[in-house]
Amino acid sequence: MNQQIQQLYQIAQKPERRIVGLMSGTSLDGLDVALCRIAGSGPDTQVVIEHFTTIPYTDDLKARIRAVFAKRQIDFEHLCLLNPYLGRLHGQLVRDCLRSWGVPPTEVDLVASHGQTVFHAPKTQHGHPDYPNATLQIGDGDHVAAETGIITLSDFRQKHVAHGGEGAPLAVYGDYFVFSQPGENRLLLNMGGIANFTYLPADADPNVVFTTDTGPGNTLLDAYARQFLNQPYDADGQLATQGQINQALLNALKQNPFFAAPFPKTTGPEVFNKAYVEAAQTGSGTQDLPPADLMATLTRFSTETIAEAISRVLQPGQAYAVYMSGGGMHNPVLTAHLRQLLPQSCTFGQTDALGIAGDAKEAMLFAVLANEAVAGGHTHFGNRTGNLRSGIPGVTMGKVSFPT
Ligand SMILES: Nc1ncnc2c1ncn2[C@@H]1O[C@H](COP(=O)(O)OP(=O)(O)OP(=O)(O)O)[C@@H](O)[C@H]1O
Ligand SMILES: CC(=O)N[C@H]1[C@@H]2OC[C@@H](O2)[C@@H](O)[C@@H]1O[C@H](C)C(=O)O
Repeated sequence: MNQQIQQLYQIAQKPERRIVGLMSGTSLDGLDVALCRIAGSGPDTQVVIEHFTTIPYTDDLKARIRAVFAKRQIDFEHLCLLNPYLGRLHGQLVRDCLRSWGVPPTEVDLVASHGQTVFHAPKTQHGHPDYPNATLQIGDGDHVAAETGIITLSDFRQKHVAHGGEGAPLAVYGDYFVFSQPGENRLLLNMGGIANFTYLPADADPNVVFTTDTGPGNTLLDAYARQFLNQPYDADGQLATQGQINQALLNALKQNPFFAAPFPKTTGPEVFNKAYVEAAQTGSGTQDLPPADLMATLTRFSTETIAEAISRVLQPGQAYAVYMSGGGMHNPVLTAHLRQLLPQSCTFGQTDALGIAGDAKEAMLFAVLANEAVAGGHTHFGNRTGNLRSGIPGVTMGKVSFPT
């Protein structure tokens, strides 16, 4: 037997595994690195985050990714070069992190690497009847494995697509195993570039739990912060606070069939980008809005669409605990709108209160998915969870890359 298969077999049998989860999201702010200790699998999964950091991307790296990011026309050679480049870079960054944490790579069982989404195209969005749902992540896992010397799982989304899903959101799997709490209706709200939430009902019914994207989180705010402030984001919503919400523009922004579509659904910056905002401005005659008003309106747009999506699952007479994660939870204007828009039956906190730092939650998710792929197999709980084709006993997400 190949020794590396033997090694993987042994890792699968361990009572607990040390897994580095990597996430590079739609905000392109940096690489999230979470060293997780994971015991058990499926509903018995127990996670402790031993170390977490976000390694900021340099302006040069952001520009290299933006050259192909969410664009319909790109330089294909550049995409080809970026695939191994990012894989190698992510591997080097993992090595640097482990060194700074004093953890030898030999003491880490697996790396779980999301890679960088460069294009997301669910059928509802691309509209080509003869093509399936599609999504593309780069930063090839073989390069991560070769750089780190650690068995790496990557490219988690393709199996979901292969079984009829949109390849996202995958958060449902991790959230259900890690955060379900019988007796409490929980809403796990992640506000990254794109916002999504997982509904975890108090009876933990696997047929009811699901995750869905709601639309933009920070992606539009960041795009205009770069333009108006020459900053990566509108820190603490300072510009938004100075502006007035423009109702005509807000109404125009909300005119997209995505918002009325049934759950679960996914989207990305391929749809919600500056061209989308400009079209809404033209349609509503608000092209000359001052920057602060535009930022205030876009912030409200994100929060209204999040709150309206969440409201669809709220039942009268029930209490709900909303646990926030992702960079948007640090924006006080976003969180103030949410508190105002959602009913009093909702209480608000961060996943930090559940033992998982909100900034680390998505990186942890991929560590949990890798754990499940190697040692579990419980990633099936009802057909609602991701529009997977019915009758599938479970899907194992992630491809294995051996270091040599
Ligand atoms: N203090 C702050 N004030 C305002 N916004 C903030 C603050 N801190 C973080 N953010 C926002 O959070 C973003 C980063 O969020 P995060 O890392 O969760 O996104 P991501 O993982 O890249 O996105 P996605 O989940 O869509 O893939 C920043 O780009 C910024 O918009
Ligand atoms: C295609 C893709 O990369 N989607 C991301 C993105 O970022 C947030 C939202 O859009 C979510 O659908 C997804 O990531 C999380 C981790 C998920 O799959 O649950």
